[in-house]
Amino acid sequence: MNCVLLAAVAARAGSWTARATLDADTVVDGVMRASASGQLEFVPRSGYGRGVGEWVDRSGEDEGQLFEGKLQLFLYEAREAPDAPTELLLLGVRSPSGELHCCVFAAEGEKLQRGMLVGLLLASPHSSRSLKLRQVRAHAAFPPFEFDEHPPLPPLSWEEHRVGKLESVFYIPEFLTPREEKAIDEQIRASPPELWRQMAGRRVQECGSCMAPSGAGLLLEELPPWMQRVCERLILLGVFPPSMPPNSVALNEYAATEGIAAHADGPVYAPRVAVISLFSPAVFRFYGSQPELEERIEWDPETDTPAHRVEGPPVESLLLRPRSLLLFCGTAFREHCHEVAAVPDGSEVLGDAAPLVNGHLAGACEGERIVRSRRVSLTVRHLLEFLLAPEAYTDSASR
Ligand SMILES: O=C(O)CCC(=O)C(=O)O
Ligand SMILES: [Fe+2]
Repeated sequence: MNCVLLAAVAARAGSWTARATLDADTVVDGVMRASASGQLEFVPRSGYGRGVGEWVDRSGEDEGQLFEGKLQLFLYEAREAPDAPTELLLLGVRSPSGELHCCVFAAEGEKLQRGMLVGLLLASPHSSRSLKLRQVRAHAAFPPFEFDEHPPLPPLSWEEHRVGKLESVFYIPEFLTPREEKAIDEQIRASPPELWRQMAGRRVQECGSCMAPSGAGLLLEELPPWMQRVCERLILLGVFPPSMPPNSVALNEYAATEGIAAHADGPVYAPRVAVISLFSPAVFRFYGSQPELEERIEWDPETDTPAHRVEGPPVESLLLRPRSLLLFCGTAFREHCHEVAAVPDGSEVLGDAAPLVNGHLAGACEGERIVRSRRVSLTVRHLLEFLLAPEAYTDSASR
């Protein structure tokens, strides 16, 4: 009996070449995989990105083939990534020969029909390319790491955490517990020396990618296990959508007087960054909008940041307390430079250079002096696939 049931479930799993017409301008074409455990994955035939989601059988008692799915698509061409993925609902039937015919609806609002998806069953479930993760031998040196046991985490109420006038800037105090902060410190202190690089005004571990030996682009690397846990939590809390998962983490360590010069992180990442602060407070400042920043990808060897020159004074400032999370997306990421200024005496006055926009969430007022000590920040981003070498994929022949 069990075998029959299993066979029935497995029959609904499979791989299809799928073509979806979402509207007059948007046709997506690729391979869709449905697993027996209810996962959906979409891999575009050309271009970059992924779709991830879930499906459930809605056939009821009959041997019908009705199913419902949710699919989050983050698809793009080189350097043309959208700010956020598209969320879709699928309602489909499977013909006796295995073909899929789905109506596609917008996931939000009035559930308007967005288009159709037609899928042709593929014989091999492995006929789409996947990303390879290079293992890093030095990671074996890290001690085990676990987050504190939490009750199930409630979804973050983003609007309560939105700050300032720029698009999509959020500040979440006490994102980590003091015990978690201490456990992360133990991981940082156990880091193998070869992972550190001295840069202007800070010591850095750049994790998640490396140059391919062929020089034809980057390879993705495993993150240290503790950073991987942090990234999983960021997905769980909705800080990163699952189709745009964090795959690049910069761990910056600053002495009390050090900082990072004004820069924008650049078009090699999806326009979204989470900054987790540890051990010391610091003031983080945004500069005015410079729409042309998006195009520049040169590196400044003097500041060890992307080479951007700001125009005018900073426009907003935030106090980043230890254990807090700062998230900024969209134009705040693409068009506004940010900095943590170097301060010669290791202290700074809130609001001295630009209005403080998160005082109510950080429990602070303009005019207060804060004293810095050793500070670590985790800068978490999604590196875009257009930078990857052909060897970064399992099936490089198909690219
Ligand atoms: O340390 C910080 O808060 C900011 C770091 C940063 O801007 C970066 O790593 O790009
Ligand atoms: Fe940055």
